Amino acid sequence: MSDFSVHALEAIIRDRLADPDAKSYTRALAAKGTDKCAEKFGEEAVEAVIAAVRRSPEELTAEAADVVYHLTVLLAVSGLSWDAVLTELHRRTARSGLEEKASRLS
Ligand SMILES: N=c1c2ncn([C@@H]3O[C@H](COP(=O)(O)OP(=O)(O)OP(=O)(O)O)[C@@H](O)[C@H]3O)c2ncn1[C@@H]1O[C@H](COP(=O)(O)O)[C@@H](O)[C@H]1O
Repeated sequence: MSDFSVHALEAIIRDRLADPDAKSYTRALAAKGTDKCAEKFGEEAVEAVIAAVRRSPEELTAEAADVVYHLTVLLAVSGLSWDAVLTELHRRTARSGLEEKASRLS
């Protein structure tokens, strides 16, 4: 299992967004605004759909990584974080009575 996490990616993205001297795709994308970040996320999601329909595990892995990157940027420029998303997923798991099972399986 990889040691990398969405929290580590989010920390790098936030660091890039806060550094006015950073030569960074993330910074350039964020400067174009929330609508552009949302558009990029949508494009990458469609590319992931195409990869899945093609039954291409390599392409789907790459496109899924693009989706997660662009969602992380979109959350950041919208003043949200993965913590909020994971808290919501946790809440739903607890509501379905599967919290104990989830912690046993993870
Ligand atoms: N994980 C990613 C990542 N995934 C995808 N992308 C970029 O997302 C873009 C999407 O591809 P497109 O062909 O659609 O983009 P494009 O036509 O070049 O761009 P647009 O003009 O349409 O925005 C590519 O330029 C990719 O490099 C990423 N750019 C950065 N990261 C990570 O983000 C962090 C900060 O990176 P920098 O901002 O580059 O310093 C680092 O950890 C990077 O590894």
